[in-house]
Amino acid sequence: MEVKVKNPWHRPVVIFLMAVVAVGIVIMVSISVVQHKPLPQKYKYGIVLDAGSSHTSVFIYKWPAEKENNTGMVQQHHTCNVKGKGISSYFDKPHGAGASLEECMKEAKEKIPAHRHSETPVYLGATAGMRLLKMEDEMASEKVLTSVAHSLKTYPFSYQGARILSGQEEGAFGWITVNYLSENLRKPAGTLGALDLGGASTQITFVPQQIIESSDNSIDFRLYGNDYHLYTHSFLCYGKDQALKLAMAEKLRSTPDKTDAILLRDPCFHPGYNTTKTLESVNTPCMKPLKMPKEQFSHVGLGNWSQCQESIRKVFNTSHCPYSGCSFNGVFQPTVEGKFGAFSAFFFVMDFLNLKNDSLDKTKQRLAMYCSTPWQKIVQDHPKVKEKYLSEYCFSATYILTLLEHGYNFTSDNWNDIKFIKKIGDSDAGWTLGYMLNLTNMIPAEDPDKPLMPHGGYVTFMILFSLLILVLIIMAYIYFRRFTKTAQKDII
Ligand SMILES: O=P(O)(O)OP(=O)(O)OP(=O)(O)OC[C@H]1O[C@@H](n2cnc3c(O)ncnc32)[C@H](O)[C@@H]1O
Ligand SMILES: [Ca+2]
Repeated sequence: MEVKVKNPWHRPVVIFLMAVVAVGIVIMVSISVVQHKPLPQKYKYGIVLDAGSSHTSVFIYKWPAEKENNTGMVQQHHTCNVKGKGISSYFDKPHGAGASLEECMKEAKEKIPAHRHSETPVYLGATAGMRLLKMEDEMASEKVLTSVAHSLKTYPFSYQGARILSGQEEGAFGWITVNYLSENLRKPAGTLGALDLGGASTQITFVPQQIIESSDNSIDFRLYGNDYHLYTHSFLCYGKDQALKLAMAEKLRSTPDKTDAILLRDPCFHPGYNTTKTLESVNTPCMKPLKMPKEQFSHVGLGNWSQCQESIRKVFNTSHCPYSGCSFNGVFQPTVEGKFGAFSAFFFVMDFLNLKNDSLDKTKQRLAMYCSTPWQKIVQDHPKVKEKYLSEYCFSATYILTLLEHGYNFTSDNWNDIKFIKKIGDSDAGWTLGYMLNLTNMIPAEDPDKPLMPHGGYVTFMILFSLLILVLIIMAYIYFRRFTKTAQKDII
């Protein structure tokens, strides 16, 4: 007798099994779609106060709670400019320094979700204004720091300290910020040098191609598995406000001694500019005290760019250099190398004068024209700009050109390697972000290995896949048992 064994694959149960597989796939796909749909992000926050010589700014940063070790993840969430001058200006009334922060810190409370307050670190870093105050009157600088520390502790955040940064730290953290934001740190491509011009100091930081001959100017980092050997220098007293004082004092010292009226004829100010100023406004711990028979003098503009540059060159001492190469004042500097981001006052000034994109020669020509423009016309053309800023743009831009060309030794060939920048993406260029990244250990020394898929997706995938296989095995087992029984019956 011929035994006819039925083909199991033609039975309805096969259709059922296929349906189960199809449903399994649909579930897997739907879950993975849901998994990857952008969920409302959970952010963590950090606050850094930049207590500069001219003013204080509060920066609030945020980053996705689970991705803090990736470059480019930390963004600026909010900034607030503290009203009034920098904290060092409160040397004679230290309580005022802490009180001045109140408005911006209240704003920070509103901008950060309440449930994150207690874990949000707050750091205050003071720069050149406080360095100068410390040189002049250490007690006063301590009182100011105590006052701001006391004030910051009254907020619901996690207070992490208020201190004066060294010039090296200021330069290095500025470099970390610009390279973190440009996502240069996890790529083999080159890095961006950092040029920062403040009110009281200026910093230059870059990766040189020469050996660094003085240990004071060398900083080493290991970030994301790469070693960086940086050159950095901070020139105290060479920020644009202090440099203006140095340059004015230099001219005042060489004005003929007259007992009746002191007249400072200044090529760095516009023709027609004529204001009475006090000696006190020029004196600074950056130089020997100026002594004059009178406390007041007339500051009169001449509007002559080349004379202005000549006068500014006098504040850079290039007569001695104990190394193979120097910038000025006997400070070692390797040849500038690669592209640079120039921020803070480098940007404010060059942006206002629309001088960010010209060649060096063209920049000089246009600036010479600007400096010779009568003061009255300048005021007429810019009725809304603060008169103090307005009167100083000619000096400031001439100072910037002189510092870059005759101080740091940029030439017309590499002038366009300098990019005048304010922000990278949504975040300001400056030392604050680098400072926070460093103190929160958010830039690991070694490159974290990237997993193939995100953890959540991986777990979902594994569970579903295992379930599907289990269901299939069970179905197959049941089906084959039934089939064997039916086949046996048919034989009987
Ligand atoms: O780094 P330090 O030296 O401590 O100083 P700072 O942090 O206070 O210095 P900023 O970069 O904030 O500002 C640098 C200078 O630029 C000035 N400044 C700010 N905004 C400006 C603008 O729009 N136009 C011209 N100058 C400006 C400011 O008064 C300072 O003299
Ligand atoms: Ca600054």
